[in-house]
Amino acid sequence: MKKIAVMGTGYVGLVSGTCFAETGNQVVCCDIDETKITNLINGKIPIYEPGLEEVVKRNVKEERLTFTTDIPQAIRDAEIIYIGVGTPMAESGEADLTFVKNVAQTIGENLNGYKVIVNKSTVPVGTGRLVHGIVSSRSNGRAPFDVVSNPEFLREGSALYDTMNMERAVVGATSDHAADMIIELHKPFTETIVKTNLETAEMIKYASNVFLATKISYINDIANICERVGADVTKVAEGMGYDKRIGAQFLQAGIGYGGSCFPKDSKALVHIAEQVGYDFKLAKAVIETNDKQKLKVVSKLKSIFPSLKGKRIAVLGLAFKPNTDDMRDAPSLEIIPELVKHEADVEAFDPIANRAAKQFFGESITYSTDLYKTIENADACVILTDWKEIVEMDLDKVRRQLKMPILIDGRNCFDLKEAEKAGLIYHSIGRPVVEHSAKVIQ
Ligand SMILES: NC(=O)c1ccc[n+]([C@@H]2O[C@H](COP(=O)([O-])OP(=O)(O)OC[C@H]3O[C@@H](n4cnc5c(N)ncnc54)[C@H](O)[C@@H]3O)[C@@H](O)[C@H]2O)c1
Ligand SMILES: O=c1ccn([C@@H]2O[C@H](COP(=O)(O)OP(=O)(O)O[C@H]3O[C@H](CO)[C@@H](O)[C@H](O)[C@H]3O)[C@@H](O)[C@H]2O)c(=O)[nH]1
Repeated sequence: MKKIAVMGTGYVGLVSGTCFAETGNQVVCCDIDETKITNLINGKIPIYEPGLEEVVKRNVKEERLTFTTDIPQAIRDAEIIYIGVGTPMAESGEADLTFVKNVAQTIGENLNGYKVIVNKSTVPVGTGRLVHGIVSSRSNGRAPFDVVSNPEFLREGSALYDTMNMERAVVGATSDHAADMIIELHKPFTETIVKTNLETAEMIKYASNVFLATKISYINDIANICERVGADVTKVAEGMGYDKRIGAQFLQAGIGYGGSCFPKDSKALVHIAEQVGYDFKLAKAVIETNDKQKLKVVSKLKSIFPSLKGKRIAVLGLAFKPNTDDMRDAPSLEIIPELVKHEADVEAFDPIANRAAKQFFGESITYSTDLYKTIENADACVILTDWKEIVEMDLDKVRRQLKMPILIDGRNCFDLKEAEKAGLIYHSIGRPVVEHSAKVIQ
């Protein structure tokens, strides 16, 4: 059992802290956001993450998990301090390290004995050394400490499962002793440990995320070519995916990647490369493809309707992916303002993210959690997120609800034959258009 303090109660800090408690450690999760901590103390989970609430409550009840804004005290009491604060994108594209530096200062000021300081936030190569320097200067040699880089690979929407069943843990440390402590901590989660130095561990995180983003932009480029040559990208991806060297995952063509990580991390890696005089052209192309891909559903709509003015468009899904209410860099943030700019009348459906989305779209659109009501009487329906409810919707019913039988699917949720059978005009990404014989467009 270790005494652990976790800085930051976002997706990473809260989930990691909870999982460390679940595996028998004594954990205090800390945040500077008083509302978040008050809510957590009162049993309210600030993020939507399947299964998390139950595990948090159990660990609180069994007195392994607590929450506080008293960060100095939490630091003084801990043997291991995890940093899981945000590293948002600055104007220049680089990662903003303000929150990480602030935490490092507070740790230095409160260092009262040997501690292992572990960074879990996604940070540019060299940040571990920077944290070491800040803690050193603020603690004035009061006590020894080590710094470890232990990047996080969880996905939102399955964060708890991903942590409890991680495919690997990466541990880069300034001493073998510290590395061994963190490796021991991860034994309940995985047997696969990559032990390395700080810089390599930091690089593994960016290299992994940008590789996955590259797979997505690659298949989206292939999809765009498929549309021009009459091929079906879903079959192309299937045919590619059986090759173990390629792998079937992350070859789902659509409106591109969003979320709090891929967009910012791909830009950060381009910036890291620039700093050392390397022009990372491949990553730049990945970003460019993704930026263009988001608006494909709008151009498909515009190819059908001479004008979108006054057209009632049902938008299905606002979050950047299913099972989350996270709106950070969601494709909907680009697509909906474009529809509104063209004076379309947008009614949106999302089972979870409406409240979070309202902060961005305000009253410019209407919101619903009733799928078929959203579609009722719409001139067209556009899918932006592959929520289970959407993937499983009854296309015959969709056809009956719509004013015009037009479905633009940005996530390739349906079989072409199924859409044809339902009598829909069905546009998806990188696949032939399913036409409808009757003339319905006015
Ligand atoms: N969200 C993900 O799926 C994911 C996955 C892997 C890695 N990451 C990386 O992990 C980091 C955290 O991401 P997130 O999504 O959890 O962020 P988040 O924005 O959801 O949460 C960060 C939390 O840190 C708190 N905070 C800021 N300064 C603080 C301080 N000085 N002391 C204590 N708390 C402080 C904020 O109030 C906030 O609650 C980022 O670097 C991100 O790139 C995120
Ligand atoms: O074949 C695919 C797979 C994903 N996506 C999109 O890519 C984005 C990201 O999806 P996903 O990776 O599932 O979600 P995140 O929660 O952002 O997780 C990524 O980013 C995290 C933060 O760094 C990492 O920890 C995870 O390993 C990494 O998968 C979403 O918009 C998806 O719709 C596609 O378009 N096609």
